[in-house]
Amino acid sequence: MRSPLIIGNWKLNGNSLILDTLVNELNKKLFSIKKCQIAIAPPIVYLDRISKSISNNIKLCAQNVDINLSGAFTGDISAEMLKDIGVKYIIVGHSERRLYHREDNNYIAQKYAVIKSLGLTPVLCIGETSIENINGKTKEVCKLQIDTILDCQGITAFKNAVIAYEPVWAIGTGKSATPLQIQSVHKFIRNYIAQQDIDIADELIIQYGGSINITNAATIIIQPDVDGFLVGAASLNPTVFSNVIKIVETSKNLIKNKN
Ligand SMILES: O=C(CO)COP(=O)(O)O
Repeated sequence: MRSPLIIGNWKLNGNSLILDTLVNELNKKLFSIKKCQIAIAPPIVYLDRISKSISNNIKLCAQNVDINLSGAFTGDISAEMLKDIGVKYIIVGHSERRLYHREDNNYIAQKYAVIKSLGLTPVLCIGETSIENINGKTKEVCKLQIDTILDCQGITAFKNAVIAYEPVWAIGTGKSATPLQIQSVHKFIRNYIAQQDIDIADELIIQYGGSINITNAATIIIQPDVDGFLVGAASLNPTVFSNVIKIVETSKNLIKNKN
């Protein structure tokens, strides 16, 4: 049985004072959550500081990593360093890195391989742009983004991994995809992985990301192939983020009790 995973991606926001306050609030508001996995992805410079103050039930996620483990790579940070300070998850392939840093599928696959080689959990972001969506290419784009990993690393690369479906047009726009659109893409992803390994597909956590908030979380999380959220802006508000998590916990529990 997959337990839901909610990650707050804080992107390039905050400072020590703001983020310390946010962490204190989350520690208080989330201490009773038992049935969801929770993680936060602060800017990398604050990860170590936050690792010392965050509650045990909230895990650490990095927003980025380099393909190299050590050496003359000025400005880069390795997966080994992230592991050393207690990071569990690493986001890879986010559309903002694809766009602003020209990261392509091959480069993303190299990052993914490094993360896996250290036993950390990659959170592979996939999803179509608005034009691709209009042209009905959503599933084709998602398949290609998955295929680059499958081709280099095989199906076992998706064991203990997370895929986050984040339509680019839904990020930061206030326009999330509809619950049915999301379920259709998530089911496609799971079926595609299942063609190669049913057990891996069954265990695979597939998150949705893109303008998640307290008004749309419930109708999306009840979809059978939605296993949690990658939350951006709403995760910077401790009340909103903890309420999204509570909605996930309550809704998934209701479904389990009904079945
Ligand atoms: O990019 C996202 C998470 O990685 C989603 O961002 P928003 O929730 O702000 O749309």
